[in-house]
Amino acid sequence: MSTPPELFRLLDVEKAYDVGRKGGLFASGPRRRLAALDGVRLSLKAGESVAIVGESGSGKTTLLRVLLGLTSPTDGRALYREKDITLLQGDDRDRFCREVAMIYQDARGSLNPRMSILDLVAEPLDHHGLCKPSERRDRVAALLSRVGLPPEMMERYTSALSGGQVRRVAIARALASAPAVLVADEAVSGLDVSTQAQLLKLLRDLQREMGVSMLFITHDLGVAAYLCERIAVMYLGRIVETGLTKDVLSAPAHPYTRALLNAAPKFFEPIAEPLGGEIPSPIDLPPGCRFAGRCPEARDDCRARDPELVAGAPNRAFACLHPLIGEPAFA
Ligand SMILES: Nc1ncnc2c1ncn2[C@@H]1O[C@H](COP(=O)(O)OP(=O)(O)OP(=O)(O)O)[C@@H](O)[C@H]1O
Repeated sequence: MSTPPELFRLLDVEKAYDVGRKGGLFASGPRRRLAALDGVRLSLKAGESVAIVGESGSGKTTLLRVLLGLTSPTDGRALYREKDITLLQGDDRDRFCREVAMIYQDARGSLNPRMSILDLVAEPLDHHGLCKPSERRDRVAALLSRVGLPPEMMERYTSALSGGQVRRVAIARALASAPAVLVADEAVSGLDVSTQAQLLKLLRDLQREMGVSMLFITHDLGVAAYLCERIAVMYLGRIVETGLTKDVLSAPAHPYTRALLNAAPKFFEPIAEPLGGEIPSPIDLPPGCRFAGRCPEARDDCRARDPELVAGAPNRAFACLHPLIGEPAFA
């Protein structure tokens, strides 16, 4: 069996911003940098589903913007099918736009309220020349049916739809170009629990039936566990733990992953005190592990040595000097 092709690949991606000098515009002293992403390595193969989880400020949105080519890394490379995303041109650019579909957190805000559902869902078909005008309605009806909406809905506008229905329209639109990857940003947040469950089931069915890859950005570990076979846990611009979701969530190696699990008591039994404090500013980070200031396991060496993400168990990697499982990753 041949290995599935690599779709996205991030090679030590850094995205840093110049945030001026301490004390404001007229202050002297060195300029300060904020590393929103710092040495991120990640891959997504065809048919795979990967969850990116982490608190607010951990760098998830920046990662998404890099993946979509909306911003370029300040160091490292972000590749789609082995080509630099921000340098894609011509046919490669068209292919990227056709193959990578986005489902936004604010589905209602991302869809033009003046366009009918028919036109919203047909727009990618029209844009990429994927159907004849005579087939348009049938194609949209089939896409709506695939996401559980009746064909009559195509005459309506998003203002007449419930939150769950609008998300389904957004999914139908994302599927229109038969994408290779669905990138979803908090795609089910802000909905009631039963609507969330229905949408999660829909996404999982689509993934299984169509073999589409998924990159799911979420702060909800339950969503990650349900939808994604692999998980990458981010903290302050770095991936601090990654592996198969079932392994990582059943036996976290990094104290930060464990703290996130504790913050999700409805899905998992709490196993330690929840995480205190706020995620610190990523400007001019102190030496050592960036989680040490909040880590209940931190020892002296954690404040001195900055652990890299290294393989520490089969199919696992974590950036921790004193991991909670297995042998210490660092000699
Ligand atoms: N254009 C920018 N200029 C300066 N700093 C930025 C910029 N964009 C993001 N940041 C900073 O980078 C860090 C990561 O932000 P990012 O939005 O990627 O995090 P996040 O995990 O997506 O958070 P949230 O869930 O709140 O959206 C934050 O400290 C943020 O303030």
